[in-house]
Formats: sequence, C-alpha cells, structure tokens
Amino acid sequence: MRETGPLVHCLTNSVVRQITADVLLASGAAPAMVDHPDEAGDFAAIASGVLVNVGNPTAEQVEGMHAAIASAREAGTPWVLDPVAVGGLVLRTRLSTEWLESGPAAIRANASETIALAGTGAGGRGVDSTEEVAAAAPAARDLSARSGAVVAVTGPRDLVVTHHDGLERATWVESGHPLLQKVIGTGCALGALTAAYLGAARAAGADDHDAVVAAHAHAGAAGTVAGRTSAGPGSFAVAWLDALYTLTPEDIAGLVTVTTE
Ligand SMILES: Nc1ncnc2c1ncn2[C@@H]1O[C@H](COP(=O)(O)OP(=O)(O)OP(=O)(O)O)[C@@H](O)[C@H]1O
Ligand SMILES: Cc1ncsc1CCO
Ligand SMILES: [Mg+2]
Repeated sequence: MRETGPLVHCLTNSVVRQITADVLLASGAAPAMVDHPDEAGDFAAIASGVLVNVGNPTAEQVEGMHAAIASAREAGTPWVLDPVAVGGLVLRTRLSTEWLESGPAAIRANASETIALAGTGAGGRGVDSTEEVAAAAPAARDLSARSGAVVAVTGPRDLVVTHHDGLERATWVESGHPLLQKVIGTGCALGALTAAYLGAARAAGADDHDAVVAAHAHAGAAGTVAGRTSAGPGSFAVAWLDALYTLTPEDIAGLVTVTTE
C-alpha cells in the first residue's frame, strides 16, 4: 500500500473529513475530498479507490455520490460503502440499500449497521453499535451474497466476510483498543483506509478479501500501540496517527491475531 500510494476519493461526512485525510496520509495513501456532483464523477474515474460514507449527507453530496459510484463502476475502480447509522434514518437506509446493486467492492460498518442494512434489525444508537460483532455474521454473509462485496464488521474483534460466486471466507481480526471508540471517525477513517488498500491490492493483482483484512489489521495494530502510551482520547488520537505511520508490516503481523473460520 505504501509503495503504491493510492489516491483515495472520499465522499464522507462533515464530522470526520480531517481524521480521514490524516489517517490516509499517515498510512501512505493520498486523500482527496470531492463532493460536487459536477466533479465527483470525473474524479472517481481517476482515483485508485472511492469511499461513500452516508454519515451526514447533504442533497448535493448525495448527487455527487451517485455520480462517483456510476463512474467508479464504469472504470472498474473499487468503491467502499460505509452505511453510517443506517436503520434509523430513511434516506440513508434507502440509498445504501439501492447501492448494494451498484457493485461495492467492500462494505465497512459496525454490527448494528450491518444488521440493519441486511434488513434484519433496526440499527444502533445513532452512529454507535448496540450489537455484538458475532451477531452480525449472518447479515454480513447475506450482504456479501447480495452485493458481491467483501463485508467487514468492526468492534472489539473485526469480522471480514466474503460469500459469493463460490467464494466463502470469514476472517477474524483481533487487535485495537477500547479508546478507538472514544475518538470520532476511527471507523469512518477505516472505511477510507479500506478503499486505499483495495486500490493498492488491485494494482498489485492481490485479492480484495486480503486487502480488507490488511486495512483492518493496520488500523487495529496502530490502536493497540496507541493504547499503551495514551492518557485519554486526545493523546490516543495523536498516537494512533503516529503508529499508522511508523508500523512496519512485520510489526502489524506481530500485533494482530488473524483467524479463519
Ligand atoms: N472494544 C474495542 N476494542 C478494540 N478495538 C475496538 C473496540 N471497539 C472498536 N474497535 C476498533 O475501532 C475501530 C472503529 O470501529 P467501530 O466499530 O467503533 O466503528 P464505527 O462505529 O463505524 O465508528 P465511527 O462511526 O465513529 O467512525 C475498528 O478498528 C475496530 O476494530
Ligand atoms: C458523530 C457523527 N454524526 C454523523 S456522522 C458522525 C461520525 C461518526 O460516524
Ligand atoms: Mg461508523
């Protein structure tokens, strides 16, 4: 990923743009936020990966999302859906459900969002999950089968599921720190990092499922390291960025427990 330096087009919510751009830069990718409907299609066509995060959509941004998705699809560019707070809110639930038909390469969500997007639950509490990751495994399988995407469910342990076209893989990624939930946008930034890893993996002929696992391992390992030195959410956020920047692939492998089912 660092060798490729993928250009990541982010259409994301107003709360997390800064941390998302910082996480991409620290990890070796190049961020660009391009929301305008007259620009988003053109930019998605030249990006290595695209993130569509519905966390706080404006009417204009939604038009940009439609343009970016259509263009990414046409160019064969991997795009990632982050269905923030889907379930409780009608517009984003309808959009995210429709976009399952538009070939997302990955869906990254917490457990409540995953269950709600699959249509088997009501969603979490605002942007936070109220469900266990393991409880979202059937929903993740169903979403992968319906959309063709790799589905990643985050929480204390992350679950990455591919279940389509004769492929069946479920990978657990264990790492991180509870303070990741006390800094806003760690999950949203991970969605962008997932798009970065997918772009790099496609360029190298590597597998999408492995790319999604790698993104979650990188973010989680950096969380583990940051948790050792920080006094609270503020210093944790800074230490997380530093660790995203400094950890080597070997460091990451040593900090994360990956198990397959
Ligand atoms: N208790 C925990 N222990 C370790 N890591 C955790 C814990 N909870 C979440 N994480 C990690 O935090 C990151 C964000 O996951 P989370 O499920 O909180 O996303 P999210 O709810 O979409 O976040 P946000 O919407 O605030 O961006 C992931 O890397 C996940 O593995
Ligand atoms: C707090 C918040 N509100 C809308 S999006 C967002 C960022 C976390 O998903
Ligand atoms: Mg989220």
